[in-house]
Amino acid sequence: MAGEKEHRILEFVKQNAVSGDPQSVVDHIDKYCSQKEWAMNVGDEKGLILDKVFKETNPSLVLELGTYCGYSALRIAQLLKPSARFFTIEINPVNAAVARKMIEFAGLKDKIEILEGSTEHIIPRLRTDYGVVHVDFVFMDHFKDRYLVDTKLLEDCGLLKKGSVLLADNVVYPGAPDFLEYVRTSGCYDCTNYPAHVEYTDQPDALEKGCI
Ligand SMILES: C[S@@+](CC[C@H](N)C(=O)[O-])C[C@H]1O[C@@H](n2cnc3c(N)ncnc32)[C@H](O)[C@@H]1O
Ligand SMILES: [Mg+2]
Repeated sequence: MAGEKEHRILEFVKQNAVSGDPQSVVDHIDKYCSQKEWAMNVGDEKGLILDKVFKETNPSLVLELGTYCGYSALRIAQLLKPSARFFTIEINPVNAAVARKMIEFAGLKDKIEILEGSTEHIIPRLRTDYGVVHVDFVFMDHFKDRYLVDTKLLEDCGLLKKGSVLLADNVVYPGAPDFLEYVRTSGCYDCTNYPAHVEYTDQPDALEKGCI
């Protein structure tokens, strides 16, 4: 059944983590996924890179593409400044429902707005339907063949401005070569690569930061 593993992760968190303590929820997701069943959270090692780049950017408007169970959203929400807004887009309704419960259990429901649907449909509505003028920080972690199209969509919708940061996961594995080539050669982005490993494994991977 779709979502079985995701429900098992949620159940493990509810049984073992401290309700209202987001760090405890994050730690227990890592514990379950490193010891019991692998899952596609950004994970503890790359999560520290996400935290570092996020803190350096200190964004006011944050967008995540690909919520899954809410793991990276919980990392991000803990670092948000009080006035910041944070939207995360998830296409799979089962994953979105698990993320909602995970975030509610962690006590961060008021800091994270989950938008259910595809990035293709939601990004063009961010300004009209959600009052977003510019996005300061985008964590890109959805389907890898969408990284480049959604980067261009964000540009075409006028949502990026000078200083906006794109941070893309999995640029080595599974890889997003068209996205990497674009951000590194278009002349619009200053790029930094952060080598690491695929979550909960020894397989090489990396995050790429592109600052416009
Ligand atoms: C790798 S997981 C996200 C992991 C999450 N960022 C974390 O670290 O906890 C990718 C998620 O993106 C979602 N997704 C894939 N393509 C999408 C799209 N075009 N629009 C919205 N969500 C998408 C998938 O359903 C999946 O839940
Ligand atoms: Mg990823």
